[in-house]
Amino acid sequence: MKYVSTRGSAPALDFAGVTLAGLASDGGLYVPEEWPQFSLDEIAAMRGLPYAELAARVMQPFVGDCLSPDRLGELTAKAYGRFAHAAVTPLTQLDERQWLLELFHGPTLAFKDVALQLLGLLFEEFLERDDGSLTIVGATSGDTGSAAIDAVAGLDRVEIFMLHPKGRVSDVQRRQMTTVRAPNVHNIAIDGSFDDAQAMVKRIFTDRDVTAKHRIGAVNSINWARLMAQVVYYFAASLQLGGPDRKQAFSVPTGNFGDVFAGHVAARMGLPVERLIVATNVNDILHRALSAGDYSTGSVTPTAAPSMDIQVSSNFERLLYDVGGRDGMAMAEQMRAFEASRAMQLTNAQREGAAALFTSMRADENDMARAMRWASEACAEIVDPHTAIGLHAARAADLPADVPVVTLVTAHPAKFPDAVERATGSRPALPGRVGDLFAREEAYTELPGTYEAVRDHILANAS
Ligand SMILES: Cc1ncc(COP(=O)(O)O)c(C=O)c1O
Ligand SMILES: N[C@@H](CCOP(=O)(O)O)C(=O)O
Repeated sequence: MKYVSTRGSAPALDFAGVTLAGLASDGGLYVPEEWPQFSLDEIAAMRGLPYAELAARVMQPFVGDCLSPDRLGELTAKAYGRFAHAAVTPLTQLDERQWLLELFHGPTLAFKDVALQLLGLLFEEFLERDDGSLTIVGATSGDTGSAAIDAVAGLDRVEIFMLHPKGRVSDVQRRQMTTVRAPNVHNIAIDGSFDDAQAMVKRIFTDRDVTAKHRIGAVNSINWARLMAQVVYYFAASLQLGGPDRKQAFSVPTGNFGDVFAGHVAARMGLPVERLIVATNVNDILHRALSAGDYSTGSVTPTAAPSMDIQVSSNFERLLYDVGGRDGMAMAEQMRAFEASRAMQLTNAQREGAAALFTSMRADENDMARAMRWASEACAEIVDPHTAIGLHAARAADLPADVPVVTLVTAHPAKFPDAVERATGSRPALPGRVGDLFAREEAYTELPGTYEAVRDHILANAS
């Protein structure tokens, strides 16, 4: 399996290469040269597999000969052995139509663990092979940070610098990052938004002063391996709900477009999917892009769903490339113009290609609170604010009546106790597995929101 950049000029790489590279050297994102296909019979034969085995089966075509099937199976067994639920990503039924896909049973209580627990192991595997080391620079609006830190803390060959927007993540999210004590973990709070942090991360990959001294790696969903691991739970959910003989729709609380793009990949591989619903909060650039072709940024509004407070949505480039004709040079030109003007119109091919599978919906803070209350009062389920946005969209979407709708539960409600309590009156307790989070000491560096400050800090502290 070869991977190519959405911007057409970076070298094609194999799976190990893209896992360690993160961002392509031309600023684009790596995607498989072609989508591997499963027949309906092959998908049906996956029914009943334990999650770790299903994961190895779904991911093997992407890994190619970089890992043998046995080795991949060992890694998935180790990664998913750390989850607190035997099914890893269990389904819960809300009513005759609505389902929740719980993705928060990993060590840091968010869907990010599903991919990052595996990514940490892949880094170790590939770095040992070439006796290398990796300096990871990541940006988080709350959840990627703790999941990535948990996955790599203490690894000898990896060092991580994680940027979060100061004051814009929940206390639980911040503490899950800043209370981890390991010599290879560096937390940085910057003045600014997640978008500012993400732009700095992307710039580091092309800064020769940095790349001449350090091999820079990514844990954000710009890294293909993140998305690949997220494809698996679409198969897992579908197989439990009658797939591949019956279609499902998925409602996905969306920010950086990674999770929902994984659903697109599942569909490209042959999984029958009725619809992917892109659910945004008031930071609704994706809703405007999908409903009106208008991908123009505004300022970021802080909300009760902080992990989705994003404007520039990295993985949208992967979709535009894939449905817009896979023309790397045209994509590079479109992205250059977007980076200069902070706005772009989708082409007709991109709009029509996206409309074939995607629907979008925007939820404001009232919609979100109403959905949380409905889940609590009508279904006795407490959901977090991000999931509530997905649930609002799932219930409002116009779909055939016999299609089950699966909302992705992207975080445990105890990560956002204040917002949940405001909406439902119940304050969710942290599960025992996160331990004494509020008794532990925090450590992080505060920096101004300038690229130079962050780059100089990394250069001064990276070993
Ligand atoms: C809890 C939660 N929900 C939803 C999202 C949005 O997911 P994505 O960025 O993959 O669109 C995030 C952040 O990524 C998140 O942390
Ligand atoms: N919502 C994310 C933002 C980063 O997204 P990623 O999926 O690209 O890592 C977060 O919680 O950090």
